[in-house]
Amino acid sequence: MPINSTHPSVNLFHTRITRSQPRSSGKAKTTQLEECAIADEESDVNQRLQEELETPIISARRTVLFTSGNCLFSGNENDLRDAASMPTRIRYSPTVAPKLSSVAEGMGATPKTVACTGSLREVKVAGLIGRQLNERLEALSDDGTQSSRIMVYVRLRPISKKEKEAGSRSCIRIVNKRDVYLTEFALETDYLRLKRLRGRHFAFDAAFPENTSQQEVYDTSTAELIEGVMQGRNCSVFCYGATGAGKTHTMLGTMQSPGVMVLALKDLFAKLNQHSSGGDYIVKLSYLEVYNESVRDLLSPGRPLILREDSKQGIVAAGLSQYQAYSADEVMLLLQRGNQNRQTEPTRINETSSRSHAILQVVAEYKVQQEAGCISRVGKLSLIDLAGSERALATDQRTLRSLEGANINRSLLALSSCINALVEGKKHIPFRNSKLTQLLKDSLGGACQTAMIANISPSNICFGETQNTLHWADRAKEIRTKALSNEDLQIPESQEDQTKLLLQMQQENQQLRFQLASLQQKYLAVQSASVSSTPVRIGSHLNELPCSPAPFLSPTPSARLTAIHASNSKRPQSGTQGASANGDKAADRAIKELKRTIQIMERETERVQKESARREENLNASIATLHREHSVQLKNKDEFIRKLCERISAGDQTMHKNKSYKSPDKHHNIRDEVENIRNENISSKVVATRKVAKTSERLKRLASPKFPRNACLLPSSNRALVPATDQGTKTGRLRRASTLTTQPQITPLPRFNFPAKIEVATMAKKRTFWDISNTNSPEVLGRVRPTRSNLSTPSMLLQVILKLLLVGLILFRIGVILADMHRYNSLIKYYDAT
Ligand SMILES: Nc1ncnc2c1ncn2[C@@H]1O[C@H](COP(=O)(O)OP(=O)(O)OP(=O)(O)O)[C@@H](O)[C@H]1O
Repeated sequence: MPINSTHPSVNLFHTRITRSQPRSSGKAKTTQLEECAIADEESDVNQRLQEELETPIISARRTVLFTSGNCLFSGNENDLRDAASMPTRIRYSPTVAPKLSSVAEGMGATPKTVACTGSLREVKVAGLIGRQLNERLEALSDDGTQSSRIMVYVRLRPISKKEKEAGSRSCIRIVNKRDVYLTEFALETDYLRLKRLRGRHFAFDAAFPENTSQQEVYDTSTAELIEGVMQGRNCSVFCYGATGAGKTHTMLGTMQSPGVMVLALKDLFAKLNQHSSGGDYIVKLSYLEVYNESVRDLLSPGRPLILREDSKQGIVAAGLSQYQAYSADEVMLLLQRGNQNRQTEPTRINETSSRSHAILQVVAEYKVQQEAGCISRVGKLSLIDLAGSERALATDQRTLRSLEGANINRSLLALSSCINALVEGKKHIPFRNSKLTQLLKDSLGGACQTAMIANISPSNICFGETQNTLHWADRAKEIRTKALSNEDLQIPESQEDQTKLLLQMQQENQQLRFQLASLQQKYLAVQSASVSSTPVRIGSHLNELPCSPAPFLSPTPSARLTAIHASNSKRPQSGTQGASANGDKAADRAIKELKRTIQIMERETERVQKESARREENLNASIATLHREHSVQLKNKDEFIRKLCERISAGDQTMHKNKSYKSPDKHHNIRDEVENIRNENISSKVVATRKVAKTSERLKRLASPKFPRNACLLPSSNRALVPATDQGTKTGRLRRASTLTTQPQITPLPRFNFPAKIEVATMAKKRTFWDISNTNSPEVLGRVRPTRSNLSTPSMLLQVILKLLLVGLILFRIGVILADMHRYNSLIKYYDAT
């Protein structure tokens, strides 16, 4: 069928092309599409197509254009019917080429051109292929394994009596059992609101209008999953939505119209009876709830349960009771019993609101007779009725209710975060954020086939909640899971199949070896990084490790398998089966061994990383301590220098012993050192003062016969000769004159001018070498008025001796200061060095 330009999907595509093409092109848009498809070989057309695809395109009505995925175009069932006659162009990666071709051919759409380009992300299909093809294309993940996305359904409940009475209107319209239109209403007088009314369209796998029966809901959403359980898969169905939206009604229903849980178990029992060999099956049931972040057993209530992660079963609630059931009626009774224990409370929106998330787990173990023999399978079905999300204002303000509401919202928020992370393909999915997400880990991110039923209310009062539910349901559509079968590995009978299996296992081994090699590389890199810090320990670990180079270089499992295979082929035909079986077992063992080795290596790598992190922390701490100590030392040093400068500038008379400076011990406290030096300075000051006193005494004794006892000379520049009183000390007293005179003159000291005691103390303090030397200066002496006391002038020789002594003293003082300076310099150097 040629592309119909009136078809909504084509119109949508037209719109897109019209925007990107110049208006003057004038061609019909359908023709352009066909041209693109037909002229696919030409690189420029490919380029154009690609450009068209890179931009996000809206989805509307029954047509979805994928841009982030693998498909150029996706149509509805009508398009699918017409797909066989459509020209098809497919570009895909070499790894998926055969699968893709068979999918397309199986649908009757023969790809005309096939071009291999890069990875699966670049797979693009031009032309009307149909939704199913696209879905199957999407189901092929990058590594070529089968993955399935979560199937998302929406169920609308009828408007309640209460809502009708409140005058609420329906804001939901469901079209074609797929499309959901959400419209916001506003009062005619609310002009501002009227201007920005929100309305949105969503498309789901199926949408159930208010009059849909329970059976129809079950058939569309869950029946397929029961088939999955019969194939030995893990499957789950969960209901999501705001409070009072109809989740419990959908999951549990009433006696008259039972819900999904009951219908699914009826169906499961029917299928088990039909397919299991000789009715050999066991169905175990457990029913739990998550209330206020604690897990409780609903079938035998007691203490809260603890969640544990099991390598085989995933997350399990330790101590959860399991009941064996043999018929659907028994299940009904168990469910009733469990629901009586479930937490329900009336809220403003719902009279019988469930205040907890309830999870019914059904494990079916059975045997099926197949051509190859009897196969045992284990399928698991989880049926989850979530508590409703609600706004804080919508709940009662009582404490317990608000706490429940907060916990429900918190766990649902954690669920939303997980959905977001899964959709965005993040490596870390925050399943551990709540008990609910821990329990749903398998259903959302594991090897599980999952269906989600989003329940919504039609009432415009609940517009916000409905919009939220639809938004999250829309997001959940993008989550992909990998449904794997739990069945045991069966050994095929024909030799051809055995060889195939052997080859497949060899391939797996090869992959494992690559993984192992890369892990070992990583480990060695970590080792070499930390070897500098702890060479001894790491070296010893290297020898301890099971993944050390020696075992790694030993014959690989794959080689062993090849050897097994070779020996098998050499044996007579009759023994091939047994030998092949042995080979498979050996291969199994080898794989297990390798996996174990990888686990040990991973653990070791983790340990080394942790250790290096710890060391780094310690190093940082010691650096910080050193830094602190260093700053204290600097502070002390600065203080010391400051004091030193003060002392030098003050020009104190200090005499020091000329002893050599002893470098302080390295571990000596710096403060003590400074204190010592200060004390030493003080003591040397005292000693120097005494020495000065003695010297001056000696000088005076030398000069005493000719030197007047009651007069003294002040320096010519600023001192006047003042006579000292006889009272007081035996030595002559010197006093600074308060007034300066140009001509030095001898002024008789006014007797009893000051009290003698004060005079003595003051004079002792103010007496200096300078005073003494000037007293004896010939220049001064020459100019003084001759008195009785100074009539006898000292001889020239004495004067020279005195001068020399004076000069010697000055030099000695300079030398002491220089020695001090030298000593302080060496001290500073020492501080710098430490
Ligand atoms: N499809 C339906 N047909 C008829 N009645 C329905 C339907 N869905 C829900 N109801 C009714 O709406 C009311 C609320 O439904 P239900 O208790 O299932 O909501 P809920 O989503 O489980 O709420 P909560 O989260 O508070 O437990 C019930 O009285 C129920 O009978």
